[in-house]
Amino acid sequence: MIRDVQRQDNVTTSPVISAKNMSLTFQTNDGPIHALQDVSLDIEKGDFVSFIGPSGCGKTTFLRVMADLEQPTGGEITVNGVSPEEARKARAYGYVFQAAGLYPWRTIGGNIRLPLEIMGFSRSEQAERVKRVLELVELDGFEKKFPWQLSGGMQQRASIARALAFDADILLMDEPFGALDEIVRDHLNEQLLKLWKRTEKTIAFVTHSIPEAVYLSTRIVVMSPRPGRISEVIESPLPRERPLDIRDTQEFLDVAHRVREGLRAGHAYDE
Ligand SMILES: Nc1ncnc2c1ncn2[C@@H]1O[C@H](COP(=O)(O)OP(=O)(O)OP(=O)(O)O)[C@@H](O)[C@H]1O
Repeated sequence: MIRDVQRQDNVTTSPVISAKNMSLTFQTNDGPIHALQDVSLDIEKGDFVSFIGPSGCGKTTFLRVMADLEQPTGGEITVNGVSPEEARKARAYGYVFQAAGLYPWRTIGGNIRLPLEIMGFSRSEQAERVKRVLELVELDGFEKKFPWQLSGGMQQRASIARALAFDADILLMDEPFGALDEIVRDHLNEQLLKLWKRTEKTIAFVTHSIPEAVYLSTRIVVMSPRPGRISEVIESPLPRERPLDIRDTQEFLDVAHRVREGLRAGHAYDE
């Protein structure tokens, strides 16, 4: 509610992530690869922004720039008003990868605790945070299990819990559910939306799936390859409250249609 008021008067909020004419060219032995070119985008607090586009259009690179894992070669980007490097040092975000990436020799609790140990949280604070994030992803009771004792979907939820453990306001998610079957993915999408509502995080989410992008997002960024550009930003008219069967509504299908058209138009760059 407060967020909406702030957004209406448009004075108190500055974008959480702001890219201006940003480019990134990789120098390779085969010549330069323009992974991103002249990309401008503002992500506001509490937004759920999905990035969709064909393979190689720069979605992961964009996310990695936000996380200070790559440096742009042109233009500017800020995260929470500062450089990605400063934001990383201030632990502004959690990052969830496509593979859960849990250490097999550590329990679920041990995996979630690892970044907290590195950051020097006290033992009691670690325990309290592990308990809280396990509840958030509905894995209470699994703290002492090992990753191999959990299904793929549960492992991915554990990796989301790990990203949430130090309570960053921003969650960067790179195709976190891409390797899961559709039913599990539906369930995790539903849970992620609930988690987003409860925590009011700002989420940047990479996906290949049109229904997933439309179901989850407040805004959908359609990208096109060679060079990687933003071809369209679609504001979702869907309410924030979204039961899964919203996907059968005409409103949902209309947004999905717009995304598909956007992707098709972007493909013209290929020719
Ligand atoms: N470290 C790197 N060195 C050289 N080229 C790279 C590097 N990382 C990415 N690229 C290239 O940059 C382009 C964008 O890659 P990126 O992984 O961001 O695309 P993507 O849209 O996330 O693709 P996918 O959907 O397949 O994950 C691709 O052509 C890729 O090969």
